[in-house]
Amino acid sequence: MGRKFFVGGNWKCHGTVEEVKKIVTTLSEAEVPPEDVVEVVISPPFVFLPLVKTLLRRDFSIAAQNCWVRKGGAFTGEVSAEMLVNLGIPWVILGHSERRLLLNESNDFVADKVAYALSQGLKVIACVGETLEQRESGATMAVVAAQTKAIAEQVTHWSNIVLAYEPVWAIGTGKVATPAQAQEVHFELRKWLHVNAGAEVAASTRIIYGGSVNGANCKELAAQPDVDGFLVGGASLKPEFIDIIKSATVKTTA
Ligand SMILES: O=C[C@H](O)COP(=O)(O)O
Repeated sequence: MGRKFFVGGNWKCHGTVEEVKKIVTTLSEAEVPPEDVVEVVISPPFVFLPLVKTLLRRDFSIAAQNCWVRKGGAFTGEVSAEMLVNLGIPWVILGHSERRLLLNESNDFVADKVAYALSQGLKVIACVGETLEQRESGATMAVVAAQTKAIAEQVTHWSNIVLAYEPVWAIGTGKVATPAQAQEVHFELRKWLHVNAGAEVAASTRIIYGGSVNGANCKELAAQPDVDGFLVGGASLKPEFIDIIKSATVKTTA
């Protein structure tokens, strides 16, 4: 089964109503490859989800940046998967390194969230990735395999999961992984899926790269055989996000 190129725009904790309207207008006016070539998912902060849902072009989809680990209730400050479904938000980003590191989200907690979100009908962008220290000590694969294993232990169907490899040292630093570094980890992750989740899951699961992707480096990264798209932070708030979406055509012209 072919893996459709996937481009996520993670706005993180940025934006005002005025800025959101401006970005969405820029996106709406852009000429991008058709939906059968690239799947685009925009992820604004919770408070802007209804506004973006109303204004966003219909060929783009929307993700929340997090959700609660189980059914909603007395959990002050949290947003449940059921609420996202109720609002018509199809996707959620889970396990982003900013949450793993700043909010101490463990592998098991992230996996619990992934399983619960899937059970409620959400599609999940599940993030994995190593710190600089872990990379320098040669632990990259052990770290991303452990993060993926925690998810695999709870999940049998992978069709609603996109796996995002985001090396922490490349996030927001301008220090992008080289195409070879990204390809190496994506290849190993696919191999891990093959051994642990089966050939079909390995062949069909999209593994996307995140970490300082921009309009200038996206094409070379997109050309790597196991890079199926991007999760973009900073550049998703800028017009160059359109160029990143367009890099999907690297796959169709290869
Ligand atoms: O979710 C996106 C990643 O954290 C990448 O962020 P960045 O493109 O600003 O490095």
